[in-house]
Amino acid sequence: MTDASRLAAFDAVPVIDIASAEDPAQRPALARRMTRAAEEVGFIYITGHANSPQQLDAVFDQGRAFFDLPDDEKRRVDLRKSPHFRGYLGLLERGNDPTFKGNYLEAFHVAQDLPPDHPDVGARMPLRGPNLWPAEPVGFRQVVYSYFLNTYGVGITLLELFAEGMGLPTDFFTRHYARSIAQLRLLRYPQQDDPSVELLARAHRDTGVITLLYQDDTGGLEVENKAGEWIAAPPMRGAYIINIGNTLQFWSGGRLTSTNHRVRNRGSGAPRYSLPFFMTPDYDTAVRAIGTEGDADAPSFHVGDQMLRTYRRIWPSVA
Ligand SMILES: O=C(O)CCC(=O)C(=O)O
Ligand SMILES: [Fe+2]
Repeated sequence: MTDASRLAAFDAVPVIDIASAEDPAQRPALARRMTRAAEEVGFIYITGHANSPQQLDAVFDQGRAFFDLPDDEKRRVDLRKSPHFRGYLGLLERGNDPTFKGNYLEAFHVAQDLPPDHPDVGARMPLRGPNLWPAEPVGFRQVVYSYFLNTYGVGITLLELFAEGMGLPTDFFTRHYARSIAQLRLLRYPQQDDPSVELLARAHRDTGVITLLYQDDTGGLEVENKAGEWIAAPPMRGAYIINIGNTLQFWSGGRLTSTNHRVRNRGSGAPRYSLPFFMTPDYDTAVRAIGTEGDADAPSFHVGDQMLRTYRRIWPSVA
């Protein structure tokens, strides 16, 4: 972790309407606001994007219908059948790290869906390949994949705005998204009525560049400010809540902040559904802190190697 010195003692997550990204006269001010929020809070509610609340709700409906299927149906698209970590992950299932305890949730993973004759598949590029789609529920593939593509589009806009807001070329980050390994996870946390279970997701910072989250109306997401206080980030219908991950904090030279967050168990009497989308760049991206590009001795890391290592550590995979 680099020093997250711009983090502020905020008392709420800011809300920013990005519709003015389309207006050249208003775009610079929007980019500066976005960047400032990413520095001081690291979390932002995003409104004014192209997805309607109905489209977003439809993804939850499909997710609910899928997770409600009998286990043997879900196992037809088991993560262990995909060399690219696509498909269904059951409760507490985990990878090759014996110290990792697993997470008490079910997940379904989607990434860019490449046909078998795509050159990246032929070249056996890691993490590039086809999704696993269940035959049921009807409409799942279409609804979930449109959500994947739309959210990816919003992610591109956000990365352009952050670049512009930092005085960098618009495509400073997005030039590394020609064959992105971005990933959508549909999550279901089972209903937890035991009040001694305080957290559904333990405190963590995200590994990646940016995460675009859509959460159902259960609530419980909390974000840690500079003073160590946990600030609620309640659901806002139709709005994404996005956050900066460790990779972008490093890439931005520590300027943008990867903020600690967790999900509290609110004992809502229902399972919790959420849709984190991880806006990961190309497998072969070598990330260096801004301003150190010409310095061969400056620290850098390989995005794909890091992701593959992490995935193998936490998720089961083919053999
Ligand atoms: O489920 C949520 O709302 C948060 C999930 C999260 O923080 C993550 O997947 O990184
Ligand atoms: Fe997270």
